[in-house]
Amino acid sequence: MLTSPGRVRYFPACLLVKVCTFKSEDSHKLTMVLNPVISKLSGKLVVLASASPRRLEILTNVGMRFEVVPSWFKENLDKALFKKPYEYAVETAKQKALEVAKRMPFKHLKTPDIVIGADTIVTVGGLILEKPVDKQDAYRILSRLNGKEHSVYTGVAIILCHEKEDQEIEYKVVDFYEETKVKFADLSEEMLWEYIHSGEPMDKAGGYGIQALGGMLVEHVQGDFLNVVGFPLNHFCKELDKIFNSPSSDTADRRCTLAAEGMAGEIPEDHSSAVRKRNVAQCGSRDRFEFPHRIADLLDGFKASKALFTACKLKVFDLLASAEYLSATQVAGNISGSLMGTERLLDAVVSLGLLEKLKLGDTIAYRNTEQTSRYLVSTSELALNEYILYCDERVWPLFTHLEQSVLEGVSQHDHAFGKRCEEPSKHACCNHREKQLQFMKAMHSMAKVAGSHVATAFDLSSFRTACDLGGCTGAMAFAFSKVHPALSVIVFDLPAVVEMCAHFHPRGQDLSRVTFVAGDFFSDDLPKADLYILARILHHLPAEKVHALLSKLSEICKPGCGVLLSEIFLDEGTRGQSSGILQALTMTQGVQRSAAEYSLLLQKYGFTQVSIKHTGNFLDAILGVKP
Ligand SMILES: C[S@@+](CC[C@H](N)C(=O)[O-])C[C@H]1O[C@@H](n2cnc3c(N)ncnc32)[C@H](O)[C@@H]1O
Repeated sequence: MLTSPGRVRYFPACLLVKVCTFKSEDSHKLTMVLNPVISKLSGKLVVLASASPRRLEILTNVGMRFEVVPSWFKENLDKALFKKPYEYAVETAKQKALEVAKRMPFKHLKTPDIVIGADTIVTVGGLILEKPVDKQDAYRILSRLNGKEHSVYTGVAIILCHEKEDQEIEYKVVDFYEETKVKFADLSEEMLWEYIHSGEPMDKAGGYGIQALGGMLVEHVQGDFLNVVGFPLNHFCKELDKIFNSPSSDTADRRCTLAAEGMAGEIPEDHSSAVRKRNVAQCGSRDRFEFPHRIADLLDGFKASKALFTACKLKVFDLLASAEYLSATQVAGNISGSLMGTERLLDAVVSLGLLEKLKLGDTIAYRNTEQTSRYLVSTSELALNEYILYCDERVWPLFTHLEQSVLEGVSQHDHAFGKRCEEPSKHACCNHREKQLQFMKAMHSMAKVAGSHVATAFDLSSFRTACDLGGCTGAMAFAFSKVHPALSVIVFDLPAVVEMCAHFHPRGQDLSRVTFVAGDFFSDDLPKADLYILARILHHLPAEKVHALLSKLSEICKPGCGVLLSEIFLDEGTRGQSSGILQALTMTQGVQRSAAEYSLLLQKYGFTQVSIKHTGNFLDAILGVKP
């Protein structure tokens, strides 16, 4: 039975909202909230109790703001206890979310308003298929699906956390499931094995990912496609609507059941009661004020950043990547640290969700989470370590002089680094090789993480040649050339930068379609191209330089040519913090802009066909094409 077959009726625009083409008079409507239900969550502490990048992307794409706190609940419920497979998925989702909801008040020192848990399973002939444990297992699972129709169920639990008068926290659960039927094509053994060797099946229920290579295996889908990807967005929005838009004032009660007692992850009484007390600030017996979670978080924000920086600098994550798990004593020995200090750092990083803490007999051990292995181990393809070290050494000192910066309105670089140091962004122009290399490594690590999202933001099939102005190490250019096989990319940067680029060339990728040209984009002729890319360039330039560069591009671009800007877009109409605004605090020239402002800028220079993409990654993208 399909719960609601073949529909995207409720919020038809929600998947389209982030990429839109518009004329200038429409620009003010650009970020109008098209999803009134998601907007009900603004101002609430919403937590996704899942580390799945696919769920994260689905929810980020519709503009939802939330924290990710992966659940520690072990997915090992006895399937035999459930009459229907979806009951198992719903219960797993519920336990995952409840574990996080109950852990946060004493581990993260804050109580979420809403915790969302989800669990996706694949069933065929009543049998639940798990994630494959190895390639043979993947073959066994995929062979079962081959040529047949199967069901994908995602169980979702929405936990509403409510503080009662007596300071106890009440957990109410709204749960539901969605079923989608998927028919696999008849696949040859060769194709199955080719897919298995791609590595994609390994972390996915049913051994395939429909949103990527696995999409090639699928003949048709009946029901919600996103449910197969991992999250039934449409059904979720309907449930939110019932919770928040019901005419009844106590709508949650109508819909919810109280969470069962005695679930996994019990809270030690002493911790929880202390925190609960903290969670209610009282003024007289009748007036209660909500505890200022946001402010409390911000008070701890710098401690959390510094704990991350320190763990990175001491190579804690690299060390943990070299073993399955390590005790604090082993870590301390390897980093030449004190046991007490190391233990405290490890526990702090656990509380930030970047490490897992295990009890193995009498030993307490630590290991990297999946996300940490991907982003914080320096040998990983997507390692952010260089950017983190850069933040620690070059950005943190600037922020310690923020007050002076605000009062004086001038660069605090001399105060932060001493008179001889240059601004980090000018390293490329000076001979300070070491600092320049550090800056390039930082840019490189972030561009590698954002690159594929920016490169796939738009249909670029009409362009044959691109020129990445200020393309630095070529990270972005290589990402573009990887996903657009017909595109050749020229990286144009200052001579001192181009000289050091070979160090960053990717291994195992065709290098022939990316070339490097040294020059100054203000004073030199620019290489001819159909598309000019400017990633993280314009926000840092004063108005007259933005004008000079865009005028130059406008002059050399013929109809059909384009300019693609990749920047952090300021959020419009929301009150959440924006990394663009925070970055601007230490900028002494230039200005951060919203997507609508970048759009107007492109249109002013003749690139009037504008498309915008909020990528959900570090950098967003906007494409302007000359008609
Ligand atoms: C903030 S970095 C951005 C790097 C890259 N686009 C990215 O997003 O990863 C700015 C880049 O612009 C380059 N740049 C600055 N002024 C330049 C100029 N006048 N001509 C060419 N490149 C320049 C710098 O060398 C540096 O590589």
